[in-house]
Amino acid sequence: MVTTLFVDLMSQPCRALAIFVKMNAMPCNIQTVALRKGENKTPEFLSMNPLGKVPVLKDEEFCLTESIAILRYLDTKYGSSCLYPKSIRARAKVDEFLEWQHTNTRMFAAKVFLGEVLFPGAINIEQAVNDMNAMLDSVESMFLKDKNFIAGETVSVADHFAVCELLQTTISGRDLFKDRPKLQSWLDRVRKDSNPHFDDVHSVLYSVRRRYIKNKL
Ligand SMILES: N[C@@H](CCC(=O)N[C@@H](CS)C(=O)NCC(=O)O)C(=O)O
Repeated sequence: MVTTLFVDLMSQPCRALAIFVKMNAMPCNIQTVALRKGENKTPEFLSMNPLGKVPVLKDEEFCLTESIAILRYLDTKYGSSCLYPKSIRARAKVDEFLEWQHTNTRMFAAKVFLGEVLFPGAINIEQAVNDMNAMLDSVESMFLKDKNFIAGETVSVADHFAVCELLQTTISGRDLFKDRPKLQSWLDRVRKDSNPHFDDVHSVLYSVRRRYIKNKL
């Protein structure tokens, strides 16, 4: 019996999980739940996640929420390759970032996206951008200080969870990689080592971004 991963690819953690499933060729269906159409509020969806959030994983009658828990469930069920390493220390370095990202890359990048795209005027953008820049300084000075990827010398889920959050802020036309050559070359490496799946999963974001920027001009 194959599992089903319910996602909206406009959601950052959903994209990271979709890349994980695709790069590891896991026998897991990826099914879209369109948040903009309220498909996450139907009784059927709420029976899987009463909080009405994506991603959700369904494996027969078993339902699981929270992207990091889903990642670990899929890894345990199917076993994964280099994206979530098996060796104790390599995995611990990926986990270190996965713990950190909730209150850093996710929190600060999402705030800028919400304030610029979803709820303009509701958030102090200058403050949000300052907070995001402090977070980016930490990514560069700690996680990317002396290695090519967040958790070592090969791409891992840590990079995908980070990049998916950062790219969300580019929908408004903001280029947070400008003036940050270290971050830009890391993004280029992550994308190169994760394609074609990376661009495939981001194709919705790319087209929303094109439309958003065109309408703004
Ligand atoms: N901590 C959760 C976050 C899930 C989450 O916030 N999902 C958002 C999309 S990024 C959502 O479904 N929002 C819809 C809503 O709140 O109505 C995870 O990592 O899975």
